[in-house]
Amino acid sequence: MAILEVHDLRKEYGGFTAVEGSSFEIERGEVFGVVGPNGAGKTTTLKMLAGLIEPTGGTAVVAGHTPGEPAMQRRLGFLPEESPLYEEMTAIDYLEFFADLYDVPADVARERIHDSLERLDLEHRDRRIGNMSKGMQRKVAIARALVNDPDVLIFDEPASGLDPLTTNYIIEFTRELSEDGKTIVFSAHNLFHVESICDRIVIMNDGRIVARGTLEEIRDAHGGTEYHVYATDDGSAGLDGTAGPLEVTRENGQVRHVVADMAAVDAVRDAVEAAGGRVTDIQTETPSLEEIFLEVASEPAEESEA
Ligand SMILES: Nc1ncnc2c1ncn2[C@@H]1O[C@H](COP(=O)(O)OP(=O)(O)OP(=O)(O)O)[C@@H](O)[C@H]1O
Repeated sequence: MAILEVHDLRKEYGGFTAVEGSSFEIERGEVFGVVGPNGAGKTTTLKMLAGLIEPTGGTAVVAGHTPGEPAMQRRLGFLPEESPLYEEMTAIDYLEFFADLYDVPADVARERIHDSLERLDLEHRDRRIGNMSKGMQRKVAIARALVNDPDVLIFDEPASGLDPLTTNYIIEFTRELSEDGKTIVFSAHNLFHVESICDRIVIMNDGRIVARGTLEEIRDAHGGTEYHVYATDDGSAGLDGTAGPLEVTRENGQVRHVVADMAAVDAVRDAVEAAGGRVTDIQTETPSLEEIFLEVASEPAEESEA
């Protein structure tokens, strides 16, 4: 069942359209990635879902409520891209203060905060936040998004600008939160992270969704898997048009036939053998999300058939 539904969501700033009619649904327990180049409209979308900015048009329903309603805020944890923290407070005091704002009983809050900080491996919890490193501050901000034990988490660039070790902790922790049953919507520039933890993705460009689906579906819609058939001879002359190789090149005395599916692999093999040669190797090449992203982000912003 969808826990988050967005229909034709739009945001205009003056005459400028930052988000142009987004529609998608997110199932309970999913990790949903929002990716796109700078200025694509990711933060604007996430802020509308979190109820921090008012849409110009369209609707969003999060956990059965309109963003911004108090009943929805209790079920939501939002991690902004940049989270101003109270620098004079210690992490513990700060998190207990926020838990109190959500009316979390003190003993429950203490346990919850301790659990989050343990899992995030935050050291020096009694240090003033202002004296903490950037990575430690980010962990405190993540723990803050969890003080009310929300069902839905919206994380805007949770690990941007952090060292690889801290980044890894945060990404692994996000994965664990999903295993705990939380629904997570997050934006990230690091597509490896997106690829490693997201169930489904939307790619935005210029305010529009230009691709969507599981990574598999997005791959299929944007080139998909290629098969590289290496052979002693060129089989392309013996192929009919239907299974024709996309590309034939010579490499180190071998002929490489690049084809799109297994039927074409078989056709190339038959053609090579008919020409008196043999297939020496077959390799599968799958485009990374990064390669797909570069392709769709450089095209005019129109959604393809995914
Ligand atoms: N308050 C605002 N007033 C006017 N324009 C804005 C405002 N906030 C965002 N924009 C514009 O809307 C567009 C989308 O911005 P947004 O921050 O949503 O992009 P983004 O995809 O999150 O980018 P980034 O990856 O750089 O964070 C940008 O062109 C931005 O300049």
